[in-house]
Amino acid sequence: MTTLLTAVRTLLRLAHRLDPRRLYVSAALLLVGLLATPAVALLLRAFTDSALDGAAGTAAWLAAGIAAALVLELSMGHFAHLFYFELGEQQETALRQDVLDVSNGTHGLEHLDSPEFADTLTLVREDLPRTRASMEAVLQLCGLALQAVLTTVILATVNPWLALLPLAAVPPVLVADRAQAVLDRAKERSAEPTRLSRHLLALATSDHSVPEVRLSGAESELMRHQARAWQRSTDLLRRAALHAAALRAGGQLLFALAYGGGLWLVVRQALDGSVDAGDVILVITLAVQVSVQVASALGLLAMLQGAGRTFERLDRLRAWSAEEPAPAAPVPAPARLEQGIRLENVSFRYPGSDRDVLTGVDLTLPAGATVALVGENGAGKSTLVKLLCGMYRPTTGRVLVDGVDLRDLDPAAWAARIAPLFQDFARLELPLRENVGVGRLSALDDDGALRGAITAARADRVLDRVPGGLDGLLGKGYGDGTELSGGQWQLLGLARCLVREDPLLMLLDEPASALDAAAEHALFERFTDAADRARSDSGSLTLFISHRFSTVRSADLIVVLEKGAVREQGGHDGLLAARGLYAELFELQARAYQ
Ligand SMILES: Nc1ncnc2c1ncn2[C@@H]1O[C@H](COP(=O)(O)OP(=O)(O)OP(=O)(O)O)[C@@H](O)[C@H]1O
Repeated sequence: MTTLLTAVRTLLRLAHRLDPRRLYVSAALLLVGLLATPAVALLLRAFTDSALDGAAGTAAWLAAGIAAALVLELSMGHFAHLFYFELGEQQETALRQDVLDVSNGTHGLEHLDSPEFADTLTLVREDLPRTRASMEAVLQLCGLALQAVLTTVILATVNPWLALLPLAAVPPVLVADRAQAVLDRAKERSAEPTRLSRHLLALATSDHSVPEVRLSGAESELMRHQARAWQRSTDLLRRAALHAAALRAGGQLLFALAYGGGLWLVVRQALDGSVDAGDVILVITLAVQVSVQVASALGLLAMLQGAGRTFERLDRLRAWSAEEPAPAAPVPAPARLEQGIRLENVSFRYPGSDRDVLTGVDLTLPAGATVALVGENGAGKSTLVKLLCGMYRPTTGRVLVDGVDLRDLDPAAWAARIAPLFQDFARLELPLRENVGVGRLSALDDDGALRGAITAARADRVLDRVPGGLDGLLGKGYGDGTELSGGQWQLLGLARCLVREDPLLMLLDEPASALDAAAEHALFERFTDAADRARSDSGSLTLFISHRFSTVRSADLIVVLEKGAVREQGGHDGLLAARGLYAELFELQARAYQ
């Protein structure tokens, strides 16, 4: 019942906030239409009595009244539908925005690491379109409740026992509530296998993974795995649907017995002459109406309970993302980096994990320096970068930007001053302009700035290849766009990074992984130009991760991470002379090249 109330409260509040005029007009139209229904029954009784009394004129007027009431019932419902249909669409759009906000609206990523968050998000996304008709359901239910009161009063005038007939609708309603709870539990349990099955299907069909899957011959195994996950999910849902159907049928049987009893009562009264034919017609008409009303109320209640569950899940998602609070009095990002970034005793553990990925990291990254992060796979390099971006907060310790704790900096302002190129860079299947422009939204229509960034990234040849230039579509997924190679996509990622204005932190997380040796050399040259400019403009700090020591050696400061801790740091020559891990890794790679 609380779920139902949540649905009604949320929908009415939302409708009132979005478009109060539409809400009231549709409610008024619906009300007039719904009141016409019992009026038909009353007019029918009067019509029958007049016809049997031989009052032809009165009967004709009453017949016209019945026709008018029927027209009113149908047309008012139709007009009301036009209003609340649009209201439902507005509500769905607002709720979609909420879903976007809870999944991407915060700067942090911690909530996205939770499988429970992912399951809940999947359920909300799937069920959201169904909430579109829920506003209509709220109004219809209110109308039905009003009709039920009127019907009860009218039935009681014929026989007080008949007033119990609408009450017989209570057991089916209660049972339907229980049936819905059974369905909801099954849905929650099936969310994880459903997600797994979709992921496996995507692996077997998406152009990124298909070549590897085909060549390894894993396709059939993958599909078997996918079928098992899907079967698990559908078994859960099918069993719950059967259980719910049995419960609902039981509830409706109770109502059918009460319905039969009511009719038997009035027919007996007619036989002993205590009521007339008009009363029998009235009761039969109302009883039919009550049964139709109960059936539609059950459908509407199920819909509203579904919507209520979706709203409750949305609230849970909101609570998750609110666990990453924005600072109460955010400090603006500095105009210029004066000292640099300092990590003080930073340890970090991913949410839901039982081991630290970074432990006791103490590090000073001076303003204006070029810093290289090196270490074996899994040493914690990318994690450290995510911490610097403010996407995760240290489990213990602090990250200070010019002495200000990153927790206190305005997250959006800090993000705007980071120019990042990640190893899993985005392939945005959008026009080239937007591909680069999302790096600085204010430059979306600034052809000069976009072309400048493309040239700085040495991606001119990509621009020349794309029919339509800046406005040409990239990728084949959503139209006949130009498909790019991995390296070309990455160059556009670099252009996206270089179009940023006044960065304080330039990040390259294995930027050269998709590039050939010449392109890597060119990329670093271009990047260094941009980094030099940013350094003199705003004291920008450049941090890059690379496994290629030919690139690493030029950095002012090299930080060697091992198992989440800083093992060594210093310049190339000093580290070589120290004969530690860096020297070992450097010489190993140099020998491999020789
Ligand atoms: N979202 C996550 N949840 C839990 N553990 C994670 C997550 N992301 C990374 N890890 C773990 O954190 C550790 C460090 O990962 P990270 O990506 O920082 O390493 P890396 O040094 O950048 O590795 P590589 O050179 O392979 O990119 C790894 O053991 C990894 O399994």
